[in-house]
Amino acid sequence: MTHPIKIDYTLYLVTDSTLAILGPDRDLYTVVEQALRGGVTVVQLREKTGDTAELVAKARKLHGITKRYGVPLLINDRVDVALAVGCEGVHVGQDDMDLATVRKLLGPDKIIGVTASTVDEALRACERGADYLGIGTVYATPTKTNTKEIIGAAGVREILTKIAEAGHNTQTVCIGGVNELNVQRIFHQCHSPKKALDGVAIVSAIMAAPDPEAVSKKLHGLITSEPAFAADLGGNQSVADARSVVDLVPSVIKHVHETTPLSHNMTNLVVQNIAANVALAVGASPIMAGYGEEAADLGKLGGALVINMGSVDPSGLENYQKALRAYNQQGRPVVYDPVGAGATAIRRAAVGTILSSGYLDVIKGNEGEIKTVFNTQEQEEQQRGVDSSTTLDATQKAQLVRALAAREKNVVVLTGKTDFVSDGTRTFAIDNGHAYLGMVTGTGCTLGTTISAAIASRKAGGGVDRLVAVIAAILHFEIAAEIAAVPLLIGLKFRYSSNELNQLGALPLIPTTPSICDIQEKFRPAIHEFDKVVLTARKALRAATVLQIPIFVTTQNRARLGNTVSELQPHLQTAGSLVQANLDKTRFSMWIPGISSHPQFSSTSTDHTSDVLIIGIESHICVTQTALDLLQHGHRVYIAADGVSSTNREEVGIALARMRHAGAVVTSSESWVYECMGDAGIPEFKGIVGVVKESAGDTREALGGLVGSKI
Ligand SMILES: Nc1ncnc2c1ncn2[C@@H]1O[C@H](COP(=O)(O)OP(=O)(O)OP(=O)(O)O)[C@@H](O)[C@H]1O
Ligand SMILES: Cc1ncsc1CCO
Repeated sequence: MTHPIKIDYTLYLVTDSTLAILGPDRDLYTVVEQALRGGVTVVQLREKTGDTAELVAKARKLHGITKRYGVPLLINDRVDVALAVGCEGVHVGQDDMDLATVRKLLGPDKIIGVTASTVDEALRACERGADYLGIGTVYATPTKTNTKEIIGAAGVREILTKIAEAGHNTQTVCIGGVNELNVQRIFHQCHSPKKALDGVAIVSAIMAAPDPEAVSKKLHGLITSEPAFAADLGGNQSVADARSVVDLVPSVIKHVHETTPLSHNMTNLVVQNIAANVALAVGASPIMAGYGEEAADLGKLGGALVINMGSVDPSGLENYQKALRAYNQQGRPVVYDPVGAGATAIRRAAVGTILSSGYLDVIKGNEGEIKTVFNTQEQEEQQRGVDSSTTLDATQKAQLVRALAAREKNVVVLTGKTDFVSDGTRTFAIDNGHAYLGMVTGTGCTLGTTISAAIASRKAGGGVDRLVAVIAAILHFEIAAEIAAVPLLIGLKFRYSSNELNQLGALPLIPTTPSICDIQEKFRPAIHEFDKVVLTARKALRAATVLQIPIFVTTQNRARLGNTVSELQPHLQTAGSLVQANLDKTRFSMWIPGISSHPQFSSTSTDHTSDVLIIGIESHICVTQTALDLLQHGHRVYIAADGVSSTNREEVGIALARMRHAGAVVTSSESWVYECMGDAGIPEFKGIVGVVKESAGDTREALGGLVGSKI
């Protein structure tokens, strides 16, 4: 049965005249009247003590007040009192009188509300004709500490969904721990697509308030306005397929650099410094500020907050809560990193505290952390399948992030070799990153900082949605790690050239440039296995031509020692403009003007290091000095062991050992050719295989002649 008059349940006051709540100096009537002036829309008289006559008198007096405001008065539990007073209805608990009897006693026009903390209780109450449900307890309160009944926002949402699915249009309020700090979030997170809450029931936040009128006014305003944090959640580019998401990534990364958003980090002792540097590297402006009171000002600067509880302590937790509220009030995004969430009882409790203190736009953690967050505040039903295994498979991880994101109405990231990210609807797996990331502490934390930069810089209104921003941050971070992983992880490369940005997501292999060092006529008779060096150089030139890799050539004192040998000349001609320099020199090293200033190597014109393969002579003089110069200027050097030699063969092994010690990679020409290709699927593959096949005899000869003894 539905009550004929639609009641406004927006702000439902439940009285409490105990000393602890009402206080010694105030009386119930004054406080209720102040609350009514502030905008309370329903009043329930809840008195647990006192005899019937006393209660009737109280109710009658209160009814006189509520009538003046045109607001219904309901009596908790006591049908007899409601009948005696003639007020608008009752609210009954599950243990109280049976609903059919209550209806019979009150008649069809009175309001009957029922408490429900499970789906079954709610369905039963709806079927039996309740006018509204009081769903809860949402959060623990000093008066309600029975944790069995604490169902969280997720429990409320489930009840709303199930009663809507069963076809009931019974009105609903939620109750338990609602106050001005959490009311908007509770509304937002309790909202089921099938049915919204009609209001919230509030006890101590009004009854114990120094100014009940002001608090009621504020609460009413908060309930009836759009929460700041919910603005622009979706963006207008909600894309669902991976390719389209990846296409948006470069613009997100660029936009961070263009807008330098504030990344406010409340983070652990371990990563303060590197997280600040990572924020700078991705283009954000970091501030490492743990004092919660500062967040009111910092939250106004258009940035995002990272709450990383890696070094949690009691004062830290209070500071996180303050900052979280400040950012929520400003509608600025918050990234939560529940570091070590499951490690201690303190941390598990801290997760609960943070989840119930505010709205978190992104929750990012490793598997254990995300599992713990999911299990916090959740009911037995949802725990099944997560607790049963220690390590989840990919499907379970995807389900976990999706379920948590759906529950919290936010974006959830679960990191690991493969990362899983979801907004509750769209779920993606990201396979980028490098195993080194798992071996260095704080990489998860600095990923959190990177995410904060990306979501902070989202353009209001027309920008990409949060999920895309988060994915962009993950790809930025992880591809940076992939690129940096070869030399040293700490050199994370965050600044991409625009060409690289456009290719993010499908990064090409950067091919190794061959340099041909001084393979000249006059050396022919003197150098150990000279003709083998020539064979390898020829193969390298042909391969570079097919792969369109730039080539650098030098001669040493050409007038005296002759030009580059005639066997190589036709190949240099075929290579044409790929030969970027063919210079004569007196310096032993090839690092001479014209090469050192070439865009391939000059740090002012390109921000990436070059990979260079050296072939030529003499291994212990010009080749060594070239290698050392290139290494010193930050380039990666490869030496073809089947392509370098000296007058005395014993020099070669010594030179290779020295260059390797200095950081060069000693390899073979064939290995280099295949590394340049990377993938047999490239269009050039066929041409290269032709070169390799035709040079098979040369390769064997060069390896036999030059390498046999020296590696
Ligand atoms: N084996 C791996 N291969 C590729 N990427 C990895 C690997 N292990 C971790 N990562 C990446 O490292 C980053 C951090 O993830 P991880 O799961 O190690 O975080 P975490 O345990 O929270 O780190 P921390 O607590 O040290 O900050 C993510 O970007 C993740 O994708
Ligand atoms: C090692 C460590 N201890 C607390 S936080 C942290 C950084 C990685 O999460």
